[in-house]
Amino acid sequence: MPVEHRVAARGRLRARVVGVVAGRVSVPGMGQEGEGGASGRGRCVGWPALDERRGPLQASLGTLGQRLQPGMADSAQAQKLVYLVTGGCGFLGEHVVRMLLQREPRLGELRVFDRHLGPWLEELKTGPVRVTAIQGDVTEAHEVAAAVAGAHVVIHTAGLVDVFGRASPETIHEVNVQGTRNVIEACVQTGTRFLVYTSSMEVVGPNTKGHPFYRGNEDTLYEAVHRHPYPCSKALAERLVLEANGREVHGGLPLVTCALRPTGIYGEGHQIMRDFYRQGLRLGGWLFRAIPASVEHGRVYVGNVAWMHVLAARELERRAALMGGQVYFCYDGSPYKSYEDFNMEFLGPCGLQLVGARPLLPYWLLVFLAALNALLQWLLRPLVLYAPLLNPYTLAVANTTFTVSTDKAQRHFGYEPLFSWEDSRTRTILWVQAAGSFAQ
Ligand SMILES: NC(=O)c1ccc[n+]([C@@H]2O[C@H](COP(=O)([O-])OP(=O)(O)OC[C@H]3O[C@@H](n4cnc5c(N)ncnc54)[C@H](O)[C@@H]3O)[C@@H](O)[C@H]2O)c1
Ligand SMILES: CC(C)CCC[C@@H](C)[C@H]1CC[C@H]2[C@@H]3[C@H](O)C=C4C[C@@H](O)CC[C@]4(C)[C@H]3CC[C@]12C
Repeated sequence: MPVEHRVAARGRLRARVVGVVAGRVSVPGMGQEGEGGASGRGRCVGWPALDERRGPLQASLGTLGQRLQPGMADSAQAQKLVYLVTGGCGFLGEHVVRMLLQREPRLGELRVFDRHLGPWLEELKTGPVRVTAIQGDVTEAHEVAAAVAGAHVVIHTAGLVDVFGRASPETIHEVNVQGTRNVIEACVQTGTRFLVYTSSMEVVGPNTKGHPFYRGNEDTLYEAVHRHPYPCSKALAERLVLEANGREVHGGLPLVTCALRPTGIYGEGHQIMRDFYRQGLRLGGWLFRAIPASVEHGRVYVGNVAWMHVLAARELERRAALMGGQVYFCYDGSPYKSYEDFNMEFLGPCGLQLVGARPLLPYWLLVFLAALNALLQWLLRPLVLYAPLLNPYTLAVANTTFTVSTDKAQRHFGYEPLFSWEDSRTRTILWVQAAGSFAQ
């Protein structure tokens, strides 16, 4: 039951303000310092240039790693801020929302904007922070502008994450690129000065040539060539965000933007992990190795990604000159492993086994099956949506080493992972077990 219905944003409001609920605030953490960096821009093959197109976490975040740091009492007294999280009901978005409520002392109001609002928002009604749920679409400029109006900080995490061919390339572009453009223009029009964008490692790679990116950082040279609509859209959107840094917003002050690039995110709410678990259960507890164990795939815990967003958003004002227009890979202490071996860190304790020290099928056969899946998807599209996990793109991503090793976010805004690998692993295992039992 939505709590208190009211219109929260000014202007031509068509986004539905579904309810206002209040959440809990607890304590923060922080660090410091500076320098410049590169942004790693890619080329999208087969996509128009930018200018041509206009167009179940509960209290789990609460106790671990909380540190009271110098200056916190002061900042808690300071001006209360309005934050907007787009995509706030998604896998990452929910963690960002909960993290803000728990660890951002200057939070006065939290607006959660999403196409599909989660019922869990209701639980947030008991604390002192007003939480405003706004049902809206980032592709609708007026809905975005209405939600942004009066916000101090926007964390733009809404996106269409589709590497399986469920959505059309046009839709992916519309949501990820035009949606981001709408967010930027809304900031400019309404005078919102701070924008944190959730980008992706895929803005850099893996590229279509299968070149390894081994322990790379934000300055590592890499041939970023994108063909798939999803990485293309993320690269274009990231460019828009970085280029918008310094634009004058309503009121005359400059917009300050930065982009965070998570690798593959895992943790509570990760649907692909849940799918692998269910598939393993269906196969009697077995999963079969498809990718060589030597291919490393970068992964990062969702709680740490959320924490990095909160810190970046908090520090953008004070460190505008340093952080504005910058990109940061999202990293933590998760081990470097192959995609499948990493998943087994969670699925193993849930009773699954990965069969084979080496891939059971030759690589050429996987390539063939992936191509067959792509063909079937195309043939069946008029009749039914066929979107299996294996396709030429997901095979290429899973089969290409892509790992990051960097401390840029630590140097620029004091980021340290909030959750250790052990915590991240335990939390994820508990979630997979719970998600698995719901599936029975
Ligand atoms: N999952 C990953 O491994 C990963 C890795 C790197 C980057 N990212 C990025 O992180 C962000 C969040 O990804 P996620 O994994 O949480 O995905 P998700 O699908 O769980 O969340 C995305 C959210 O955006 C919302 N959304 C989609 N289209 C919208 C629209 N038109 N208007 C308003 N809201 C809309 C969805 O309803 C959803 O709640 C995305 O921008 C994605 O590109 C994800
Ligand atoms: C070959 C099969 C046996 C295994 C297929 C696994 C495949 C579905 C996985 C492998 C790597 C995964 C991607 C990777 O973790 C990073 C990202 C970036 C993010 O922005 C969106 C999700 C995505 C593309 C993951 C999707 C699922 C992938 C391809």
